[in-house]
Amino acid sequence: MVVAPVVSIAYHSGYGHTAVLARALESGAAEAGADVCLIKVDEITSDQWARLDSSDAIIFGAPTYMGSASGAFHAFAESTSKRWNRQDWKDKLAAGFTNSSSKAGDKDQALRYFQTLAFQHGMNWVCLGLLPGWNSSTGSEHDLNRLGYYAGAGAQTNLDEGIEAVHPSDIATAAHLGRRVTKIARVFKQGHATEAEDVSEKLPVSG
Ligand SMILES: Cc1cc2nc3c(=O)[nH]c(=O)nc-3n(C[C@H](O)[C@H](O)[C@H](O)COP(=O)(O)O)c2cc1C
Repeated sequence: MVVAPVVSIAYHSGYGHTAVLARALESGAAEAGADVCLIKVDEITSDQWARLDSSDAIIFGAPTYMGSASGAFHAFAESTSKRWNRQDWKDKLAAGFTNSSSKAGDKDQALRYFQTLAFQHGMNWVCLGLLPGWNSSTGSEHDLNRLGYYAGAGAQTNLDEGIEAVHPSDIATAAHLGRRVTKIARVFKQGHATEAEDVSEKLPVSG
């Protein structure tokens, strides 16, 4: 029997908007059967570092600030360098999400940054897996993936509004990504377990 995939959401949110999306990802992952937890990267504890090290999947999230992931997220990314050196996170799954005030706002740069971080760690990137919404005469802003991202979940919240204004479509899109990462993590975990069983069956019996 394969136990629940361990999914961690490592995120920063300066003013709470991105945190709403992080919680949506958490709900989606829990719904799909993950052992999931949220980790604020600017307050990360040693237990939470250990949790990241034992995760099957890490989902990176931050607001887009000045055309990239926020500085607090960059500081976290830099503090993973010893893990990078040892390739501790190699072959884990990774995914990403971001939020900004402009409809575009260079969010793609933040998502690409998460991807680069994941690739440097030898992780396997899980894309959003949704076609773009809101791109036809019959589409609406309430479509999933209303802003049309492929690499991850991209959300938009007006700069003069609070966390209650985070768009329902963006929340649903984030929940979708949480479910998707969990489902793929389960397949990976099952595969690793089967591989381990195969190897142990082939080992010569000693004595
Ligand atoms: C320092 C700073 C830089 C920002 N840079 C961008 C940007 O490059 N593009 C954009 O669309 N919005 C930008 N914004 C707006 C934020 O992305 C937006 O307000 C977002 O909802 C904040 O998320 P948070 O509440 O999780 O911090 C910036 C905001 C701040 C404070």
